[in-house]
Amino acid sequence: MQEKGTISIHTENIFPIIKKFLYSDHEIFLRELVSNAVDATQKVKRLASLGEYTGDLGETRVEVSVNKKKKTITISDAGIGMTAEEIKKYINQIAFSGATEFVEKFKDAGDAKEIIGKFGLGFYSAFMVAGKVEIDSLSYQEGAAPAKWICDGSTEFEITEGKRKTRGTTITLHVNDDSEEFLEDFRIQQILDKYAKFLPIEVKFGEKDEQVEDGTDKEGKPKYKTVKKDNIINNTDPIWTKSPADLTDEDYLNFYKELYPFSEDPLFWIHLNVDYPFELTGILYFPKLKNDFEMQKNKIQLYSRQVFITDEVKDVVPEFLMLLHGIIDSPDIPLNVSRSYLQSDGNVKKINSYITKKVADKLGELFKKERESYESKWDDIGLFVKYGMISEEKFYDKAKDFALVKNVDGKCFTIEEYEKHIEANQTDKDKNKIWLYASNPAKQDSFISAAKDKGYDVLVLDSPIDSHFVNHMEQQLKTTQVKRVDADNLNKLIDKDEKPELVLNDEQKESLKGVFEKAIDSKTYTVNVDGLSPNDAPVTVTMPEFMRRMKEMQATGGGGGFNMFGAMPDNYEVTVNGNHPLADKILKADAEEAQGGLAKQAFDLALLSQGLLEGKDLTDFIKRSTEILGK
Ligand SMILES: Nc1ncnc2c1ncn2[C@@H]1O[C@H](COP(=O)(O)OP(=O)(O)OP(=O)(O)O)[C@@H](O)[C@H]1O
Repeated sequence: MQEKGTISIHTENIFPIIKKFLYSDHEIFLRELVSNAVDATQKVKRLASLGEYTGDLGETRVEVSVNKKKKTITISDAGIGMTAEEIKKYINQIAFSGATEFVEKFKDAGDAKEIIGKFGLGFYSAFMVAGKVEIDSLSYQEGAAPAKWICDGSTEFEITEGKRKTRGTTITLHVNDDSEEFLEDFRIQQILDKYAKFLPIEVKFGEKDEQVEDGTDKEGKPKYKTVKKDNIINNTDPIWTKSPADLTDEDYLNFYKELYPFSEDPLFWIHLNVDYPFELTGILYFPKLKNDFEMQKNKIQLYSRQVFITDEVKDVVPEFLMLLHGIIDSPDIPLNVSRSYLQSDGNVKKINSYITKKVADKLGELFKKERESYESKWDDIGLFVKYGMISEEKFYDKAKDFALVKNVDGKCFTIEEYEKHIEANQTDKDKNKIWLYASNPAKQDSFISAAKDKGYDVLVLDSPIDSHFVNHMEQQLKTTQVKRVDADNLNKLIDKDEKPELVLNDEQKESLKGVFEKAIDSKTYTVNVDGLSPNDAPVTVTMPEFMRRMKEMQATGGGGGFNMFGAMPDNYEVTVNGNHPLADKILKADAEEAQGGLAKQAFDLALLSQGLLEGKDLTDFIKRSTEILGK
């Protein structure tokens, strides 16, 4: 049997075009050919298990090999094989017509990665690296004749009776001069490691050295020798394909190590497993995060039936869970289409909300069943939860019951618990519940202890997401306001309308104000004289909550377009406590110089407690204070 023919495609010269499109993604040819080999092997195994193939299955490995001298790469399988007719049908018609369609549709497309495969370009991608491709195949069907197909990449092909004696298919690529990088073992190993690591059929690529024990030496210590072993690329049975009931914690931890060899153990994980209305399996791990989350993105790998596709899972995984690690395997995600299409794809939307729901359920369950351990992990998971609450309404609805806030003494509360906890003492005259928080307890210590003296509770909200989070909580809770403990005087932060009367008359008040304005001498600070408790600080310097929060939100992205706040100079309010004995002392001081000195010293102390005193001002302050001690 010998037949020559013309492949029925309409576009002449399709190779240069395909090459141009696919240039950056040439390595994909190996993924495609190895996946085809794996598919063919799985098919014959299935036929055998159904009793439709009764021959001996034998060794079913897929083997990849490189012959540098001959400049060939071969991919060999013991799958179902193809008869000459099938080659004509599947390769000439399907694979090639797919290629034609590809070229016609995507003449002007940009990113080949997004489209390859969609049109059965799988086999065809061989021509990205090879000038000539051969297929040697023997079908599993009884009495089938071996078939050999050769194509030099033009539209001409040649098919003859082949010589293959064993069931399966070997694809031989005669590698182009400009693709010789693929004749290097390390390059092939690298590509296989990337795409084939978890394929369900063993893939062998050459041999590797392994150290094995070889008796003992004179001192009785074990001796080792190097032996050659088959180099098997993949773990054919990754745990995400198994049932959670058959797995132990150790299995999950070991698999995590396999994926990310140098990472700390994860906090916990979720095993995903659905088959309707879409098929999806996978394991998502919650890593230890702290605040260095930028480095951690793109750690989720997307697979389609155990073939690695990409680690860009945007759209499939909700944005707030992009920091998770692990694997998602779904044949139902359209992998090869454009981004905008992916966003509007029904399955992708469903998968996205399924993942959100699973994560919320898992967190809710941990919170209910193991509250103590959940609390101990809060510093790591808080970021996900807060991010999720801000960005996904559905997640918020569930998470509001297990989101925690932690106070400066390390005690955790749910939102509801906290509202109850502070209700009695921290409700202002307008019936708003006021949460007080510190963003840096060490720096804001004087404010925290002043709040504690009044019996107030102070939370710690110190992650970059917290200003967005508190904004969101205020909107959701409506009658709750969240204020940083140093944002104003406590009497104003929680205004209960029980402020003491100012003991100064108007003239004294103006005079005191003038003394401070002169001593401070800066437009950054606005001075007010107010009547606080004589036990309160004589002077406080604060930045209004609203302005500070806007600045913070802008610094971490977002903030509702209030760009002007970034450009605005810092602005602080200076509150002079007219009821403090110092006010009286200043007013009674005989010389203007003495008045100014006292005011300046009190103001600097206020700056110091805010961590705002630095540079020359700090040096001058220390000098002045030392002089006072010497007096
Ligand atoms: N190693 C093989 N053994 C048996 N049949 C094969 C082999 N390789 C390819 N085929 C046949 O050729 C067809 C075309 O292959 P090709 O890779 O172009 O597309 P596909 O695998 O169907 O789809 P895609 O790769 O785009 O997902 C396959 O569907 C299969 O029937």
